[in-house]
Formats: sequence, C-alpha cells, structure tokens
Amino acid sequence: MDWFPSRDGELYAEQVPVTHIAEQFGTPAYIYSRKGFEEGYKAYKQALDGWPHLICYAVKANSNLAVLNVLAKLGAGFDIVSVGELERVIAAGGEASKVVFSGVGKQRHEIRRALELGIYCFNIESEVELERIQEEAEAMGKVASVSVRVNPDVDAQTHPYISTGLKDNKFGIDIKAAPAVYKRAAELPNIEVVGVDCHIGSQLTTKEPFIDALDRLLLLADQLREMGIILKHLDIGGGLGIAYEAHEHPPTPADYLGQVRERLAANEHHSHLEIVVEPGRSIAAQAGMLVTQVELIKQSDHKAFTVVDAAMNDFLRPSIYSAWHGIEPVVADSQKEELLCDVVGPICETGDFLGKDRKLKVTEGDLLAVRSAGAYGFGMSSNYNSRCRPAEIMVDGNQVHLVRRREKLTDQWADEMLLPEG
Ligand SMILES: Cc1ncc(COP(=O)(O)O)c(C=O)c1O
Ligand SMILES: N[C@@H](CCCC[NH3+])C(=O)O
Repeated sequence: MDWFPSRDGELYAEQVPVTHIAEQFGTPAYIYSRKGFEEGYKAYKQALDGWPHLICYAVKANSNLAVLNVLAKLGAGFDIVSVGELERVIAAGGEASKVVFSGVGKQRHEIRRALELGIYCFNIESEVELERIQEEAEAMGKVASVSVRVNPDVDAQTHPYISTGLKDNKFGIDIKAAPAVYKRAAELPNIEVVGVDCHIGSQLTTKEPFIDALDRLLLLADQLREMGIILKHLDIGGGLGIAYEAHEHPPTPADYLGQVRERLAANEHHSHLEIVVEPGRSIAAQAGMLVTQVELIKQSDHKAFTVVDAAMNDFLRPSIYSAWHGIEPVVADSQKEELLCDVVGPICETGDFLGKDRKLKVTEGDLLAVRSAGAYGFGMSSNYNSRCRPAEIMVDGNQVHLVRRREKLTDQWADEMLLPEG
C-alpha cells in the first residue's frame, strides 16, 4: 500500500498535496504518514494473531516521539539500544514493561535506569555484560530478566555493513558458547533467564536466512531444556527487508511469521514459546519520504548533476551503503526534457549523493521526493558542514502536523563555548 499516492501527476501524503507541505514548512523535510506506521505495525499484529507475542519496534529506525507515540497507542513494545531510546519511549507514552534492551555496550547507568523502570528484558551480548547486570540488579535489590543474544553464524545475504549474524560480527554470543553462558546465568541470584534472541542483519529479502537461524535457535532451546533451562520466549529480531526497488520482493510479515509459527507448532517443546520480534525498517521505511528542492542543474560535457538542498547529512543511506532510493518529481511534468543525472547535495564530499544515473524530468526549483526514507533517515542525520537538520512532519488523513521543527543555526552551537579571553 502506498501512503504517498500520485494523483493527476502530483504526489500526495495521504490526502495532502506534498507541494502544500513543502510551501508551509520548507525543504528539505521528512514527511511521514501516520497510516503508514500504523499499517506497518498491524501487519505484524495480524501475522502473530492467536500466538503469544510481543512486537518490539526497533526505535533506532525512526525515534521521533510522534512515531513512538503512534505505535505505543497501538500497544507496541520497543527494542532499544541506549538509555536515550528508553527515555524517548517513556516520553512518548510507551510501557517499560514491553521494552527489550539490545546492544553490545550497555553502560552501568543505562542498566540501572532500565532496572529502575522495569523493562521486560535485557538481550545480553557478552558474559561481561551478564555479570554487570547481576551486580547492578543485586545492588538495587531487583531481579533482571535476560535473554541471550546468540550469533548463529548465518549469512543474511545483505549489505556487509548491515549483516550482524556472522561469527566475525561483534554482535551476540557464539551459539556454541551459549549453553555455558546460560548455565552461568541460571546460577546467578539476581538474574532470571526468559529467552533466547538473535538478529542476523537488516534488509533481508528472503526467508531462508531467518529460518536457518530459527532452526539453530530451536536446537539451542532443546539443549537448554536438557540442562533444565526452560525458555519463555524466542526473540527472532528484526531485519525483514522492504522493496526499495521494484525488482525486490521481500516476504511479508504474514509469510515470514507464518513459517516461523509452523516450525514452532510442529514440536511440542517449542509450541509454548512466545514470539518476540524487533522490526524497524519494515514498519517505518515506507511510511516516510524526504522532500527536497532542486537548487540548480549543473551540466558538464559528459555528466549532469541535479544539485538539491538535501545532502548526506540529512539522509546518509546512499552515501554509506550505496543504497538505492526511488527519486521522483513531486509534480510530474511530461513536457520537460529528460535528464540523465546524479542527484547530489551541496556537501564537500564525493560521497554526497542521493541517487546516481537517474533519468529525471526536472528544472531548477522543482521538488523531488526521495522514497522509502522513513527508516534510518532522520535518525542518522547530522550537522556535517554546519547544516541544520530538516523538519519532520506527520500527515494524518488531511491533517498536517509538525513533529520536529527545522533546526536553527543557533541550535547548532547552543552548547558550544569560546575559550576565556586572554
Ligand atoms: C538488535 C536489533 N534489533 C532490531 C533491529 C531492526 O532491524 P530492521 O530495521 O532491519 O528491522 C536492529 C537493526 O538492524 C537491531 O540491531
Ligand atoms: N542503518 C542501517 C541499518 C542498520 C540497522 C541497525 N542494526 C540502514 O540504514 O539500513
């Protein structure tokens, strides 16, 4: 379903023409569709209906408070990787009791805050962390629920920078070493073992790596049962991809989770396991786009550049992963001449591009939409080249809401100070 439909050659965000939003709030701007997030979440909800589950939206994908609030209202849980994300969840009305805390470097103050708020569980990624959580929980007179994030050594067949489940990756505990870690966890007085977890990578477009990882997790669950450790849940992480390009056909949540359910239902020792998922991209990506204005067109003998007012500081994915995102004029004009060009920003880096070798009918001043930018868009933005980060806007039917104002120059240096005189 497209939350940004084209009507008579003009792009809309739900029921509002994108040109109106750009006129009101300027560019570059992220525009989100409330329905997009809601439907993204509901696809998981429906896929897991009738099976005990917890859907923990991965906050890193898009952590705007309005986004978290929309999902919290639907009952979502959250996957966090820092105390900052935890406080955002709470500020947005999310429930700590539905939070799982992932990440390889949880600091003691973060562990304490998570314990204080009573999160559902820590996905522990090393033995050092297990001992740390035990110490902090003991000092606070609490019991910490933990799940061990295992590294199943499965190739996610995605971009190497967003693959996380190979033995060379920093994430999780080698699945072969996991039983010993569980044994230790079960002995610790302030630790309760509740589950097993894995997250093998992001933007997976086939089910096979997920199912391979699942099978390895289930073997581990069997091994643990023989040791007397009975798991309550199975956290299969996030990672489900989306179709950035028309030729990509990732499985739907129903298709993927349908197969997971079949696998669990087939074995009496697995059929009690609650399913926890941590989707980010598959909920957020298509619920947002980045709108930018063409500053000028630069033509040389052998190449044309469409220079826009958004840059890698606003949207980093093309620069760091060579990620492909659809780029289209907000108002189509068939009379214009088609130009083969790179769409680039004004930043002083060769890697500052939003798209390469695109055929676009554009002229100076036109608006362009960079599609599927709702995930890992604003969250990865920066002030590089002293550029202000863009505004974020959420459309709800025919209503337009500013959910983060455009940064001001003075915001950028508000926390900086000069050296004393002399
Ligand atoms: C532990 C963990 N869970 C969930 C996610 C969300 O992944 P995705 O956005 O691919 O669904 C990530 C990011 O890859 C992650 O590191
Ligand atoms: N930031 C990445 C995904 C990394 C996911 C975090 N584990 C992206 O834009 O695709």
